[in-house]
Amino acid sequence: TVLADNGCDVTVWTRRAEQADEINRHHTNSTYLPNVVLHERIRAVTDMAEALIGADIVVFAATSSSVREVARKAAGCIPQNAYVVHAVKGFERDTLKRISTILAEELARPESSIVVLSGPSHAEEVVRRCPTTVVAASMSKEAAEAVQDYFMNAYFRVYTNPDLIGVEVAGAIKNIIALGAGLSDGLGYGDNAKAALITRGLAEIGRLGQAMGAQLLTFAGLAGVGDLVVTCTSRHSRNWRAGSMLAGGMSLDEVLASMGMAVEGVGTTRAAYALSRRYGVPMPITEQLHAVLFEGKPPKAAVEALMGRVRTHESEEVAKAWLEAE
Ligand SMILES: NC(=O)C1=CN([C@@H]2O[C@H](COP(=O)(O)OP(=O)(O)OC[C@H]3O[C@@H](n4cnc5c(N)ncnc54)[C@H](O)[C@@H]3O)[C@@H](O)[C@H]2O)C=CC1
Ligand SMILES: O=C(CO)COP(=O)(O)O
Repeated sequence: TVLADNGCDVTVWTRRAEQADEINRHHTNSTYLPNVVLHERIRAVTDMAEALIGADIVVFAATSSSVREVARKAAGCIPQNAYVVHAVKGFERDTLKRISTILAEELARPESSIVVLSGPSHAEEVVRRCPTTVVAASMSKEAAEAVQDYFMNAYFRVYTNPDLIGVEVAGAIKNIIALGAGLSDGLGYGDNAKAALITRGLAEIGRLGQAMGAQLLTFAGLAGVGDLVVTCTSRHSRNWRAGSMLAGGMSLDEVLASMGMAVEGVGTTRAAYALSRRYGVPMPITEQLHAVLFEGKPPKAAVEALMGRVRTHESEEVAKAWLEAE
């Protein structure tokens, strides 16, 4: 919608012929965006080569579990000079790779040329042209600014950031915290608990991100705080909704079946749990979510475990002088 509003002819690739048909005939995508009429410049195809002919910019918006497969299909069809962008929030389950790394591998392009578009941006609101701000992050200033120019308009404001790793890590891990926020709300724990999850969630996202090579300040930006706030508080958030259903006593399988859409936080909890071990970074909220989702721990017991952790400083960085004096 944003690109079409900006004058681009947009071709959407989908696996399903009936979905392409609906988009082309009726300009709707009713399963995913009910009651929305899409721009006439948006058309859909099921043939990847057709989708990519003459493309100036290619946006991957598949799920983290399918993006490698989709990129493999697209490899060889993307024009040499096209910008490659992605809006995927997660890691690859088995390899724990970031999405840019997957795209670089499959498309045989340097990771430094890839751009991630991330931030608080629920599709339901963007498509209604509600004011939205995001960040375009890339190691390449030229690519980040080109993508900024493609997407910027009166309702969609894009900032650039060279910290690709930070923006990808932030976008992925906020979904774990959103699941936790949904659980907390579902248990009736109120606003103090949710603010605590958002803030301490940010602390553990920052710790892991720094260990992976990100800059701490990125997490204070749109991809960090911005997306945490929206995903932990919005009625559109699927991760929040999944968490609240779990608190209501549904099993994980029942929740996922009833959502019918990606709940990235579930797979990302597994990945982040493994990454926290790989990098030796404490991630207590992720650890408790892992126990609730995959080890059968009751959500209330997870909250008790978080509240009962040994006393500690708010930030080792800020408490450096005390720590050095010890
Ligand atoms: N929905 C939103 O507001 C936002 C979503 N994102 C991210 O975008 C990514 C995609 O999420 P959504 O579109 O919301 O999920 P979704 O569940 O609404 O849609 C995913 C689509 O991918 C298709 N798909 C699944 N496996 C596939 C495969 N192997 N090959 C081809 N197509 C396949 C599904 O059929 C479905 O149409 C996620 O990483 C999500 O975190 C990022 C920003 C906002
Ligand atoms: O990332 C998102 C908004 O920025 C979408 O979050 P959900 O997947 O929780 O709906």
